[in-house]
Amino acid sequence: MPAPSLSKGDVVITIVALHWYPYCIPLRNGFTTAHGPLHKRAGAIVELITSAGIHGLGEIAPLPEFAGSNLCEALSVLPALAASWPGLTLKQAAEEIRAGLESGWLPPAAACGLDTALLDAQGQLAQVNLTELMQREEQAETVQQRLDIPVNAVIGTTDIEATIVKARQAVAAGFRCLKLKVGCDTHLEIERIGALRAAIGPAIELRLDANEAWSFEQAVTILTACIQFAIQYVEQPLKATDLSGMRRLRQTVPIRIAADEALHDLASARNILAAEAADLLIVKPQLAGGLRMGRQIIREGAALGIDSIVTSTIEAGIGLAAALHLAAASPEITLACGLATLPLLRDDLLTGSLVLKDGMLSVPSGAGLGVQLDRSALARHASEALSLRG
Ligand SMILES: O=C(O)CCC(=O)c1ccccc1C(=O)O
Ligand SMILES: [Mg+2]
Repeated sequence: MPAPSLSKGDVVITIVALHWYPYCIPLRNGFTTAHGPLHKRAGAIVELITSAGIHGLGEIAPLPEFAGSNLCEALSVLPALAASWPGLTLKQAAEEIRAGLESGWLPPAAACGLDTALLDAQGQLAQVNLTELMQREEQAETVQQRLDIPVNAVIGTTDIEATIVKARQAVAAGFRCLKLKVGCDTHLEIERIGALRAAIGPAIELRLDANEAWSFEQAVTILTACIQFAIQYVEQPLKATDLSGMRRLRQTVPIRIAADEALHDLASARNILAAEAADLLIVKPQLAGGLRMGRQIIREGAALGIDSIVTSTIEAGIGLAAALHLAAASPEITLACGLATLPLLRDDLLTGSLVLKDGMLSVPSGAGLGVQLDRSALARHASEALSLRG
């Protein structure tokens, strides 16, 4: 008999079954970054059934065009876990995730979905919100529950006119922070960033995301020209592998540099910190390996004076709610997060969406994730092609 970890009365709660449901959801209008256009998102909802009758949900949504493993790799580990996890306590399963990430056999996106499902089940069992549960796990002395999280609007790579139309819409909708995706035409980008700053005025925060598009020289030229436009920071200006270039860029231009594609697990986060390659870490739970691993990366960064920002991979609502709880459970995070992406998808797979108002995303207050899966929407977007269950 395994040692009791989370019990309801005298009964030890164990895992009874693990299911997963692959989906494919079109984007409303497409979304273009320096990595190219994105028209649809594929992922899977995972469901852990416990002996208490409670179902924990999570989402697996890697983004191979961007960084990390692909969905087939992430799903390929699930049949073995569905066979071996029944009978484990939630704590034992969490330890398996940690060990799987450490040894490398568990892809980060799979770890993210499973970790979320365990936390969701645990939160529902203890009748606490996932934010509070994560803080309790860390035995935080002061539980600082953040009820809503400031988020940035994101504008894809597009022409100057469309950029300004989108920016004005975002400001009118109440966003106080915009993130502009930039590409590789040096002079056009400088003009576009300047036109955007002129259109939105000085009070709105403006951050850039180059998604690895620039050479070192180009980054220096563009960023030097943009000092006058008060750029909050730039995400991943150079290739993900070029940590020494990122360090040199930090020393060359007075604009903060954030690591995004360079961060795809705990080891890569530690490499970035050791190389002094970034002023900020962009933490995507799907790439980091889940919420607990995300917390660890955020804490390790903060210990060295490096702030983090939680962002999405444009996952559906279950995964986005999980990322939102990670931000809410992280008192170290003070800047706007990149979590305003559900409207990009044609469906978020939730009944009742997350509340986004005046540039703030409300943290769901119910037990566990605090959001409800829309099972009929999931069925409508089911992707049999991705199912490995045969
Ligand atoms: O940060 C945001 O506002 C949205 C998330 C985002 O930009 C993004 C979404 C999918 C893949 C990569 C990225 C990115 O930050 O580069
Ligand atoms: Mg980015």
